[in-house]
Amino acid sequence: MKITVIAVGKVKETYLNDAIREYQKRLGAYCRLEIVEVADEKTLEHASEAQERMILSREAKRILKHIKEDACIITLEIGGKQLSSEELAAKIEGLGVQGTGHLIFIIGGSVGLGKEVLDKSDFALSFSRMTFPHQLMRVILLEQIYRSFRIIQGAPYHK
Ligand SMILES: C[S@@+](CC[C@H](N)C(=O)[O-])C[C@H]1O[C@@H](n2cnc3c(N)ncnc32)[C@H](O)[C@@H]1O
Repeated sequence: MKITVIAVGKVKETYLNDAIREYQKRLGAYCRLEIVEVADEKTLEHASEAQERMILSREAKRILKHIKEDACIITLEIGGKQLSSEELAAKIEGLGVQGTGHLIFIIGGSVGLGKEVLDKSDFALSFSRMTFPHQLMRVILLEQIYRSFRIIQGAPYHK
């Protein structure tokens, strides 16, 4: 299975990049992982709704260039559906069984994801009702994808 993580903005902190590299390495045993970073727009401290829409729309254009029609698109949204790790594993396994060979996870930037991207989503995944920084979200997502593959294999990691 191919897994693409599309993320808005750079990860600047070394400790987060170290964690990302570690999970990239571990996931290499289970899938073809690709991380696509798209540039974020500069956010103004007191942006109006119109300015935020403009930011989201510009970032959305960059994200949409990397979306493939035959892939299953999973957007990360605070208001999306919360799954247990076992449920996420079952979802990934089920999609594979149905013949979906490519999953694309999308993480928004500091103002979230634009409507143009949300409209393409096949599934909105929430990691809780709390807001996580997008850089940290990348690590959490990779860890949960790794955990999913370990669960699918019946390996002891998830205990
Ligand atoms: C700083 S958050 C954006 C906050 C923005 N106000 C919003 O409501 O989307 C950056 C990105 O991280 C992801 N994210 C943050 N917390 C999340 C959570 N609890 N569940 C799922 N995704 C989350 C989302 O993709 C979000 O677009």
